[in-house]
Amino acid sequence: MIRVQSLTKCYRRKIAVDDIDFTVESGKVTGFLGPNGAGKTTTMRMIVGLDEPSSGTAEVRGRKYRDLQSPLREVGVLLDARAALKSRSAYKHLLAIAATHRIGPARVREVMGMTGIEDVANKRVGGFSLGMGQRLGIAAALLGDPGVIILDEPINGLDPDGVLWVRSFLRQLAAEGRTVLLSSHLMSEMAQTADQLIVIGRGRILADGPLQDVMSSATTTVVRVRTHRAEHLVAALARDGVTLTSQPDGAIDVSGMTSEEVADAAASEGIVLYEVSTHAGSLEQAYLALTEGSAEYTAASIASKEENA
Ligand SMILES: Nc1ncnc2c1ncn2[C@@H]1O[C@H](COP(=O)(O)OP(=O)(O)OP(=O)(O)O)[C@@H](O)[C@H]1O
Repeated sequence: MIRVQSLTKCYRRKIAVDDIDFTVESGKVTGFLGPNGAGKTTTMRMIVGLDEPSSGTAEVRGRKYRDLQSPLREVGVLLDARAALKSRSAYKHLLAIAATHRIGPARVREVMGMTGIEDVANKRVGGFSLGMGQRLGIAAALLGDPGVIILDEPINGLDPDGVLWVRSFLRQLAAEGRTVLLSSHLMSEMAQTADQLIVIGRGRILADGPLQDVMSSATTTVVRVRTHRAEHLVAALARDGVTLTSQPDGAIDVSGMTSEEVADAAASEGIVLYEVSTHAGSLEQAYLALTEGSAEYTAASIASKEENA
């Protein structure tokens, strides 16, 4: 379990992380989602002791990362896939990390097998693609068979096979009871990988909870109907709390009523419906609604910065 309490990080005048609280539970994949500059990396760096908080605490399994006796065996971390020494082979790179915790070559070979990099074991890390570097970073994170795994943007640079592999691999690690925290700005990927979501924007938590709850709190489910008697239907459905929106193709989107309520109201007026379908909001819509105004760099802000330059 990871627990973050009143965590704040200021760089001179910039507040990168602003008094945040959250808990990451074991047995689940928790997605840490937010626009560029939201504070994801800074938060993860504080959790693993690479940055000192300005105030507040971040604990892994009830202790600060720096106080863990055998960190590699408790927390697996991938923060920067390009951080490996370029002149070393993948095998030697992993062996060097393993040696810090008296982990032997057998486990090094095992994690290379798990992450699909055995064939490039003797290749120089400097020649690796970003995707291979991500696999190497994940292999390093797994060396100590840790119960907590923290990965910053682990699917950056991966091809579709690699993305699929990371997704099923992380789900498997969570199913084994581990705590898995991964950051990404790819909403579609999170929708398929995460059980829980923490959404951050401008250093503040915007949403925290089960994926479905976060999505339904930030989006509206609509009932789409079609009829030849649109005006009559609108009159039959109009009431407080119900919003009716005409679509360019003639459909009417109804929010504030279930599909059954819409169909019953139409039937009681003798209005024939040709379509009654329910459309839930996507994670992308939820994300955009939640992070509206939180992106550090948007097309408009870049344009105005350039004008002022
Ligand atoms: N060492 C630093 N010195 C000054 N400002 C920093 C430093 N590190 C991060 N920041 C600022 O803190 C804010 C949060 O950055 P952070 O890298 O944590 O965001 P992020 O959510 O990981 O973004 P991205 O998705 O782009 O990686 C940004 O405004 C960033 O410019």
